[in-house]
This record gives sequence, structure tokens and C-alpha cells, in this order.
Amino acid sequence: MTSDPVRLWGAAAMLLAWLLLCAAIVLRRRLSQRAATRPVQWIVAYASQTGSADHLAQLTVATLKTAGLSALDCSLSELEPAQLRQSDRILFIVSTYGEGDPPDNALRFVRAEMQGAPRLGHLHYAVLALGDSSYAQYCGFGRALDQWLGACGANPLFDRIEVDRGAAPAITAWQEHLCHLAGAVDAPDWSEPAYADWRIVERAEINAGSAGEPVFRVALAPADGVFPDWEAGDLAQVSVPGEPGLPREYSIASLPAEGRLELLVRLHRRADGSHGSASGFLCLHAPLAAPIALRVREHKRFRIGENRWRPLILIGNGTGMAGLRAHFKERDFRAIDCWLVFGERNEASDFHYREDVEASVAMATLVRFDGVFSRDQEQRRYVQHVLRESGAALRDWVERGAAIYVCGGLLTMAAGVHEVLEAELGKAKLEQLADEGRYRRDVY
Ligand SMILES: Cc1cc2nc3c(=O)[nH]c(=O)nc-3n(C[C@H](O)[C@H](O)[C@H](O)COP(=O)(O)O)c2cc1C
Repeated sequence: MTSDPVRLWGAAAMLLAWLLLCAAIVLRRRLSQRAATRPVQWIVAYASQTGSADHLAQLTVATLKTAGLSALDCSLSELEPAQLRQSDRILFIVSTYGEGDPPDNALRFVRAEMQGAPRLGHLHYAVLALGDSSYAQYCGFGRALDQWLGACGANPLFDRIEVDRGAAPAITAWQEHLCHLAGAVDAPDWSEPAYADWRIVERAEINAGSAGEPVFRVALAPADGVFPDWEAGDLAQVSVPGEPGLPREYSIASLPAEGRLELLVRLHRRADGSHGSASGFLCLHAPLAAPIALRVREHKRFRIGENRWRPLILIGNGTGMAGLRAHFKERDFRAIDCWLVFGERNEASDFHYREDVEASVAMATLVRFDGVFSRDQEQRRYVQHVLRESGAALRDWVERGAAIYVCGGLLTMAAGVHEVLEAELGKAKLEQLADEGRYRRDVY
């Protein structure tokens, strides 16, 4: 021990310096930890069946980020209970399906959250509801969600905006609110890709003698010969002359490698006997040489995506064969099991793409094919009957990792198929498959 005051002061100074250094290190680490765990400022939660809400969510996030804010998008089912209870800003972009029902990727949220009434007084939110005013329950899910959030005490940033069939003014109104919230001056360009001129290269009625309305196979090619890229599952939007701003969407049945874009179009007949404007145009009135305004729309939720190496169960009816054909055609290039269940009225007249189905069966791409023709026997029989009778096979395929793709009429097929899948696989399992992107539907 020393009693020399100079040495004692020196030691004290060194100790102080060391303590200060330690404090600085701890403080710096704390600050950087806080920065790393700082919650994201904006969450954009979407619920989408055919990708429009999903696409708008991505644009919304990009706009917020451009203004220097932190933002992330997720599907409503991916929104964690803690995120809902802790975030103070969430933007909801949701569409409506069925008869006022939520899209598939909102089902978990509806069951887990909307049955209850968590206290959300801290939350500021806005709802962009996508819908179609020709349905009785216009924007039904968006309205229900908005009402529920209000009842839980959440605070609307501005009134719900409803978008009727993608109408541009409503989307512009949403953009303006966003720019205001983000403190941005210039609204970014959200315009959709332009239509290109296409021409019909072949058009044929393919169900002569059918008990149903005529179905046409319409093959198109771009006027400039340059095919855009698309994938199995994607959609073609056709702008009908005289009806700008209301494009009609059709599942694309072919792949770019085939050198044509094929659609299956059922000629729609109205109650007064006149033809639907879009189907009448494509099937009957559009002259073969005249330009048709068309653009391809990516349909992420019906693409193969993460399911590329999984066995596939393809289920559909009627013109839903279009979306399924693109998927099994693509499989011809890869040896992975595919099971197709297709329903129509009569085998003789309504077996769309018969040659392609038979070719894929011969190539063993389709290791199982069930054609279910409802009127070929006394008792009406539909795809859901085959699925019910094949419960063990269904479970086995899903056990082996299969993904399920459903394309066709909602009321004429998909609702019944959904019920059978729930019964055979279990409600929780089907929900889990939907969450994992292993149950995908393109229904209309
Ligand atoms: C089978 C089917 C059922 C629909 N039911 C409704 C409905 O009940 N109410 C509504 O407002 N819109 C309804 N729509 C329209 C969709 O909500 C609308 O097309 C929306 O823009 C789709 O957005 P998404 O691509 O994000 O799923 C329905 C669409 C389809 C194909």
C-alpha cells in the first residue's frame, strides 16, 4: 500500500478513465441494440385472392420507404398477434370473395383474431377495400374488418376507401393519403403496364353439342411478334372496346414456349338473351385481323412458386381447365407426380384439352387423372364426389408434400371442394396448407 498522494490520484484517474471507457462501450451497445430492435413504423397487411391487394401492398410499402419510413408488408394471416397488439400504425388492403367472404390468406386472422375483441386503442389504421359492386356484399370483408377494428377501439387515420373493380380514382385517393402520411410531395407512378396490340391467330368453338353454353379456344399472338414472359397461373387482361377501365381477366392456358397465348372463354348469355360484352367480343365479334388490347398480369398466388418440386393435385371444372392445363403442361418438362381431377357435363362434348391430358397421361406427368362428367350417368357426379371417395389417397399425397391447386367456378365447384378437403384433411391442416401456400385457388 502507498500513501503517496500523487500515485493515489494517478490510480484514481486511471480507474475513472477505465470506468468511462466501459460505460461508453455499454452505452454504444445499448444504442445499437435499440436501433436493431426498433419496431417497424408501418405494417401493410393484405388479404388477396388473385393478387391485386397484394400488389397494392407492395406499392404502398415502396412509397413509404421512398419517403424514408420503415415499412413491411405481410398477409393478414402472417400478422402476428403481438404485431397487432403493439404496432401503432397498420394499413389494411383487403379484397372480398365468395359472397362477402375473406380471401384464403385472411382465414387464420379471421378465426384467431376477429372472433374476439382485443383492445386496440393504441392502433392507428386505414382500410383499402377491394371489391366489385355487382356483388350483393360489395367490399363485404373490408367493411367487416373496418367495423371490427373500430369496435376494438382502433383509430382510423381516414375513412375506408373502396375500390370498385380496380377503379383508378379510388387508388389515387389512397395514394394521396399515403403521401400526406409520409410527408412526401410527389406521388410515385403506380400506373399499370400499358396494353399491347394482340391478334387472334385461331378461334374455335370446342364443345359443339354441349348441354352448356359454347366454349371457345382463343389463341392470340402479339402484333409485334414479341411475346412477354408469363408463367403457369398468370392471367390475361383484355380491354373490351367501349369499356375502358374495366378489363376482363382470363386464366392463360398455354406457356410462352408454345408460341401462343391461349384462353378458354365461355360465351356468356344474359337473361335477355344478349351476349356478355367481353365474351361476345372475344368469341364472336372481334375480327381475326383486328388488334386486341391485352396485357399479361402476374398472378403470384396461383403460380407454382415454392411448390416447384412438390407433387401437385390439380382440381377444377369447366373453363377452369385453362389454369390447370398451363400447370400440368409445365410439368411435362419435369418428372414430378401430378394428379388432375377435372369436372364437366359430358365427356363426348366437354372434355376440354383432351389431347393434352392424354399426352400427359402417356408421359406419366399425370400419374392419376379423374375425369368427372356429371351427366354421363343417372346420378349427377362432381369433382368433390371423387375427392370424397379418394380421402386416403388425398391424405397420402398431402403427407408426401403435395400442393393443391383449384381453378374454376366458386359456387359450381370450389366451395364444395373446400368442404370435402376440410372434411378429409381436417380444418386446421387445410388452413396450414393455405398459410404455407400449398393450397391455392383461382376461382370465379
Ligand atoms: C368468385 C368471386 C367472388 C367475389 N365476391 C365478391 C363479393 O362478394 N363482394 C365484392 O365486393 N367483390 C367480390 N369479388 C371481387 C373481388 O373482390 C375483386 O375482384 C378484387 O379486386 C380482387 O382483389 P384480389 O386480386 O386482391 O383478390 C369477387 C370476385 C370473385 C372472382
